[in-house]
Amino acid sequence: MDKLESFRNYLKNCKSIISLCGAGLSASSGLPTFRGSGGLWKNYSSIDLATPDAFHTDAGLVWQFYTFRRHAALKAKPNNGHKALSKLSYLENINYLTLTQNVDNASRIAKHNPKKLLELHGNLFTLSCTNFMCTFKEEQNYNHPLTPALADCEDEFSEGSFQPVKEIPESELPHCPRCNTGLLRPGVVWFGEPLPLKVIDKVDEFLVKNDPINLILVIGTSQSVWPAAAYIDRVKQQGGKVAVFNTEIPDMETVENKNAKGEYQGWAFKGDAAITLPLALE
Ligand SMILES: CC(C)NC(=O)[C@H](Cc1c[nH]c2ccccc12)NC(=O)[C@H](CCCC/N=C(/NCCC(=O)O)S[C@H]1O[C@H](COP(=O)(O)OP(=O)(O)OC[C@H]2O[C@@H](n3cnc4c(N)ncnc43)[C@H](O)[C@@H]2O)[C@@H](O)[C@H]1O)NC(=O)OCc1ccccc1
Repeated sequence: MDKLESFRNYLKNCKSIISLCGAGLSASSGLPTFRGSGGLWKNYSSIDLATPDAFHTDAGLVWQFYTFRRHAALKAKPNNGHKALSKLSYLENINYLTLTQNVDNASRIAKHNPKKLLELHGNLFTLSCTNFMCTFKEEQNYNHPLTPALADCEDEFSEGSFQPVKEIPESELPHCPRCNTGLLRPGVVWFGEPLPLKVIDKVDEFLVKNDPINLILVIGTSQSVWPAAAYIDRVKQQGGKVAVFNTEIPDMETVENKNAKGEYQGWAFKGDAAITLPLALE
């Protein structure tokens, strides 16, 4: 039995399924992955910019980084990979949940069932106040640019070289409309910050209520960020199987780990998730 048939046979008997998505799911929508560009934005390490320290040190630099990503995400169109997951999220005969590490809003634009989507690391279009006395938080703020000083941060390059980063005084950065003193920050989870408790609780609740989860779809992720990557083992511990959708699958045999009868115990679909995922879920 070939891989696709084997996967589809298993899929149709699944009662509970989870997807764990990463930047590779949005790659063919034109959005850079973290590792794709060597993890760099204008020669700055994306991981270093996505930290509370970077924001405290130079909020202007960090806001130029997020303005670039907000603009790119505003322009991007969801691909068939996003749409295939949206379709899966409305099936009534299964218990289903999408866990996305992406903050690009693409799954929402792809009309994913909001009840079955958890944005583990937040969303670029959510804004919150950094003044700890102020609880201001706004979702779905698509304004661009957020301030005149952030106007020309759309392009990483100009004439082929990195467009220089500007010094932007805090007074010209987005401020809280409620307390009028706090700087606004993007509603994403920075490295070194805990994931929102309510999100962690919702995942745990799903994993416990629907134990055993039969299948986890691991889509376009390098599985290198925690605690997100740990959910793969949580499903394995429940006896669930893993299907990987990635352009690079170095450990294909381990993923598929065929038994003595040559039957697939997992599936590795190498290629662009915008193509392989809709095909597998057809
Ligand atoms: C780098 C890593 C080692 N560091 C961590 O994991 C850290 C530290 C850590 C915690 N526990 C650990 C245990 C071990 C080691 C380290 C840690 N984790 C944290 O800091 C977490 C917070 C982690 C979340 C960080 N925020 C992000 N995003 C939001 C911001 C922003 O986006 O700006 S993470 C961000 O990077 C990650 C990037 O990974 P991927 O999405 O997988 O993308 P990547 O580019 O790596 O790979 C792309 C893949 O796609 C494939 N691909 C490419 N094109 C395609 C294609 N077309 N089709 C298919 N596949 C494709 C490629 O082959 C590749 O495999 C995503 O999660 C993304 O959300 N917080 C925390 O632990 O808090 C604690 C705590 C607890 C209590 C109190 C205080 C503190």
